Amino acid sequence: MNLSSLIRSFTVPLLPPPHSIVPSRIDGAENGIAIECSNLNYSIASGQRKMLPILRDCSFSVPSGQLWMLLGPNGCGKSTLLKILAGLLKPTKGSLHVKRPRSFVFQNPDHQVVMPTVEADVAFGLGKLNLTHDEVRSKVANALDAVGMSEYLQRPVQTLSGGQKQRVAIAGALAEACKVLLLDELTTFLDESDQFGVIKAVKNSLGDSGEVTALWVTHRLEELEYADGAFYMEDGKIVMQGDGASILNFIKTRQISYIDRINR
Ligand SMILES: Nc1ncnc2c1ncn2[C@@H]1O[C@H](COP(=O)(O)OP(=O)(O)OP(=O)(O)O)[C@@H](O)[C@H]1O
Repeated sequence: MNLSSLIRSFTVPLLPPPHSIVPSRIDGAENGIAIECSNLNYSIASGQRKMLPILRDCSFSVPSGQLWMLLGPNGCGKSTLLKILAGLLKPTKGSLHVKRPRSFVFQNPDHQVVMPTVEADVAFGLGKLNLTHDEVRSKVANALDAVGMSEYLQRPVQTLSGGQKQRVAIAGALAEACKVLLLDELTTFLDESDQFGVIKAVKNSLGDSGEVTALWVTHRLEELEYADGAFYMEDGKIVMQGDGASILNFIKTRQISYIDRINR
């Protein structure tokens, strides 16, 4: 199950409809670009009528069909940026375009994989689509196949590992024809085998169609080799973007202490 389904099913919308979040469209955003932001700012009130800037003039784009990663020290604003892209927070200033539907997957899968079985969880968001039983089964089967979980169809979700639950959450998004996956530190608490299971599932979900795009927040530098591109943030700003190797090199030369901290 993905966050959008949960919000739609159990709560009233937390924010105005997506089209009202962004007053202006970015020209050309549909031309092979899945995510595009221009001078995005986000500040919070910090008492005494002061505003505390969290994001400062973030501008970037992610091409359709690619896996991009977002890295940076604790507290630099990665999750905040992802939540804005998901429509969970409203930017203070700037404009953005994100292809729809989009799904946000949490670090802790227990927050969104909540139905009794894998099949029920992946099918949850399809309930609103007026599909036949066979259509639902087919969409669930295809989504589970994409994340390598076909044989887990009838499994109770509480018997899954953390990484398997992440893959079920991603399958829920894919079943709903999600175009953009926003993935927030999925692998932080996973062991190596679950970590690479989830990365492989995301890469496989992107496939060759160019239809699905993923933005992946991570602290684990070894994951950069799977990225088509990456951004590095500091203090609310995007200070570098490039391919995985150049970002890795940049981090190494920029912040030896950062490497020490996240690899300890
Ligand atoms: N509602 C809030 N009130 C006060 N400060 C906030 C709020 N939300 C975020 N912040 C602050 O904004 C900054 C960015 O937070 P964010 O969670 O986006 O960072 P992050 O890069 O994802 O960090 P981490 O890697 O530790 O998850 C942090 O300093 C955080 O304390």
